[in-house]
This record gives sequence, C-alpha cells and structure tokens, in this order.
Amino acid sequence: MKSKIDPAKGPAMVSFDDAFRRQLHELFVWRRDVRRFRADPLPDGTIERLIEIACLSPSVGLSQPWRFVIVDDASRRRAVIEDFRACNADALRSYSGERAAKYAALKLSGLEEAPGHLAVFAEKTDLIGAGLGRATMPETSEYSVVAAICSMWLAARAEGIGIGWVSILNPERIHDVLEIPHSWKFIGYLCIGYPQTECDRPELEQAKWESRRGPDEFTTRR
Ligand SMILES: Cc1cc2c(cc1C)N(C[C@H](O)[C@H](O)[C@H](O)COP(=O)(O)O)c1[nH]c(=O)[nH]c(=O)c1N2
Repeated sequence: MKSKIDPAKGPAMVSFDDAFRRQLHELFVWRRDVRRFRADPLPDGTIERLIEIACLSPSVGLSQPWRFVIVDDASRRRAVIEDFRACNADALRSYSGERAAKYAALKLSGLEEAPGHLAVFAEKTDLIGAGLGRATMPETSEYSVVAAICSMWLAARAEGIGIGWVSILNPERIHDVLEIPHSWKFIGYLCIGYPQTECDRPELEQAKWESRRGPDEFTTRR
C-alpha cells in the first residue's frame, strides 16, 4: 500500500477536533454485535473495503497475520449454518433450568439472513515481521487479528453496516468446509449486513442475560 507522505513536503499532519471526538465516542457506544439483518444486499466491494481498513490495524512485529476468507458459496454457507446449529444445541445442553430457557430464547447468529459472510484466521507460521514480539508471546498473532476485526467492526458501524461475530462453531469443521491451510488458526466468523434496528445497549443486556459493567469493576492499580 502506498504511503500518503509526500517526500517533498514531509509527513502530512492530521488532527481531530472535539466534534469528531464526540462522534467517535458515539460510534463506540452505538457499535453493536448484530444478529438481525435486513435482506438488502451490500453494495459491491463493501467487504473488500472493510478488509482494507482492517489491514490498517496494529499487528505484532508488523506481521499482519490476518487472513480473510469471503464466503460466497451457498453450499459452504449452508455447512457453516449446520455447524452453528449443532454447536448451539450442544451449548444449550450445558445449561439447565432458567438459564437454559433464557439461552434457548437468544438469537446468537445472523448466519441465515446476513448478505455477507467473512471467516477470519491468523497465520501462525508466516515470516512477515521476522518473529519480532512473538518469541515469548506467540499468541500475539491472534491478538493482532482480533484488533483488525475490531477496526472493521467500528468502521462498518460508521457507515450503518452491522457485524455479528459468531464463535459458536467448531474450528476444525470450519477448516474443512472452507479448505483452510493447517497453519491458519480460526479466529472468528463474521456476519455482515444492514441491521434491522439500532440500539445503544448490547442485545444480551436487553435479553437480561448479562449487563455491561462499569470500568471500576475491572481496573486496579499496583
Ligand atoms: C470473541 C467474540 C465472540 C463472540 C462475540 C463477541 C466476541 C468479541 N459475540 C458478541 C457478544 O455477545 C457481544 O459483543 C456482547 O454481548 C456485547 O454486545 P455488543 O457487541 O456491545 O453489542 C457473539 N455473539 C453471538 O450472538 N454469538 C456468538 O457466537 C458470539 N461470539
């Protein structure tokens, strides 16, 4: 990718004002994990553009370990949906009583309706970055890919597009269905499309499964 720096003028400066910062905060508040999609298709090139943004994300040693697989093929999509149904049924069996009833009522993927399907992997063996930063923490490859997904998630929301992350899947089955090299680790399966509704609260909170807690609960000082 070409740098935007003009060698004659030096690096371009960019700054962000208060109005932008307020809007950015709204973007964080209104980004949602979306499971309910409208049927409208995504304009051509949308997923490719979101991938381009994801590729601007930080990565350990600049290793860019993200690998994206746009899943268009109907039979592969069906196989992913079947795998989700099987894994979700297994997950339901792990709960009992009121929790089980609540779990059964949740909608935990938009796989059937979403116009876009994107599987995301981390390449663990590639030499890009020459191993910098990974020697003691090889899992930083996966962290880098999660960072890329988060960038894409926010960028999509900024243009009214919803993303839903599906992890109720068997990674080995996803590898088989999509014919993925063994060195790629499955990170997540994303449903992409226009959301039916907008909300500033997580759907799991609305369903009284869990609530978003304040930062004090997760922050300490040493
Ligand atoms: C790694 C990972 C994996 C999953 C998720 C997220 C992440 C980060 N989430 C979405 C999750 O439920 C959601 O982010 C939280 O409930 C908070 O809601 P908002 O994202 O703020 O709308 C998610 N949601 C879902 O319906 N099915 C799923 O399989 C998963 N899996």
